[in-house]
Amino acid sequence: MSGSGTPPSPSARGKATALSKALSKADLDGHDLPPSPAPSSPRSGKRYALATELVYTDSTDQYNASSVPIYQSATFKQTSGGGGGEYDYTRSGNPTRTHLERHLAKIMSAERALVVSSGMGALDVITRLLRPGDEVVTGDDLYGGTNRLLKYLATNGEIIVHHVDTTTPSAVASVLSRKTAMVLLETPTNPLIKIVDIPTIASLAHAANPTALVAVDNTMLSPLLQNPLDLGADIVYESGTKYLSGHHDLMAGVLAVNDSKLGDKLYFTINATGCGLAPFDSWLLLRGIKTLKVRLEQQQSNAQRIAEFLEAHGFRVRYPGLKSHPQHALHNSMARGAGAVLSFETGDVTVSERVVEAARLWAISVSFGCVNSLISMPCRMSHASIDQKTRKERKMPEDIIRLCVGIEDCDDLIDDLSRALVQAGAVNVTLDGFHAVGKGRVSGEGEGEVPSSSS
Ligand SMILES: Cc1ncc(COP(=O)(O)O)c(C=O)c1O
Ligand SMILES: N[C@@H](CCSC[C@H](N)C(=O)O)C(=O)O
Repeated sequence: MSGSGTPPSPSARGKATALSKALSKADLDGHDLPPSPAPSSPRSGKRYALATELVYTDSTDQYNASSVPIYQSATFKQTSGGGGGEYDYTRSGNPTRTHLERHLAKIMSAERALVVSSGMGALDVITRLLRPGDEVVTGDDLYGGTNRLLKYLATNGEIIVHHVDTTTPSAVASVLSRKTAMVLLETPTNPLIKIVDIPTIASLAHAANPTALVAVDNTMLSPLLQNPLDLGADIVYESGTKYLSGHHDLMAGVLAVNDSKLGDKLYFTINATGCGLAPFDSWLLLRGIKTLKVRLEQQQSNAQRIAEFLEAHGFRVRYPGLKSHPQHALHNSMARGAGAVLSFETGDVTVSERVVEAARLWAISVSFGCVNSLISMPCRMSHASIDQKTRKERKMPEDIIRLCVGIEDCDDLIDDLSRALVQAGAVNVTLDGFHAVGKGRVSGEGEGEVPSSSS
């Protein structure tokens, strides 16, 4: 992969883009702005190692509460009839949300972070920067909901969306032009775990159109493992529903930028549409972030062992922590870890279904990043909104199984998975152990073999 590790172009940050100018000054002045939502803290707010910063928060309340208080209030009294006061209305700003946004800006090394009611809400806020006729360049392996929103915009919003293999810079270059307003990337991709060279694509995008915005969905890694703003992205967003919260007890979306004008545009949409994160969810997310490092490190070490276990038993496994992953080196040049989501194939949809249904410890569930382990069939679940024809065109195997690894005892996870693989007939059991059968296996030997159920 050419250009991996290329430093981000200086123009990648701190620039006022044409898109960020798209809202007129009048949109942002006067009574359209809330009184004064406390701005998020700048990048310089980071003083300690990330592990420390995740936990450390300054107390801002008058009683020095150790846990940031939940300001469960829709409105705030003003000091005079003409207004006055830091907050007026929770849609426009709330102290608990502000605290979370400052905390996130610090750990994401961003000028400004903003939090909304879901990951899709974050993407919606970003896509509202687009105007009819704008072109978006994005991947051919994307989270199903992202694909759905882009399809909606292409159908109803007069936005032209190019889906290309973003792991190949020349494929991206072939559709970039002055009309490219946004490049939207996921890396690792969900669910094929493909790696996209953020610095190279960002440089290409900015060369094609200096005002194009590069937005990166960092959900699969979280700020602990990857910081797209340092790799040339203009906007990073992620589903806080996943690793950041870690317990599947809330929905949230996070946006972060290093361009304060762009931050103002995003904030404008959040206030105008009312999608800011509620105070209680902001508090829950703050609590979750404190344990991000311990959770994700345990999840990741379990995921590495499970990926190696499956590979050793002959399965074709997609996980960037494996040396066999074709973009292992590229991933390591951008990220500080491989995350805890992996996928593999059995070669047969019915067998994959049987594996998923035979697992007991692994919950059959969409989502990932939670402390407990999940198993799913993306084509039937998280990515079912992408029609079968499109899935086929994009080479998405219908039998693919996604594992989202939690913090449980890894031996228990492997035992349960082994039992499910045997019970489903996904492996041949011999005196020496067991080995994958069917098209899911790495070696060509036995291709086309239909595995039989041993249950
Ligand atoms: C990669 C990715 N991005 C964005 C989202 C959207 O997040 P949310 O479910 O919080 O809306 C999801 C999952 O839903 C996802 O997997
Ligand atoms: N029914 C939902 C599916 C959510 S999938 C959640 C997550 N991103 C994942 O990849 O598992 C929908 O249609 O959005």
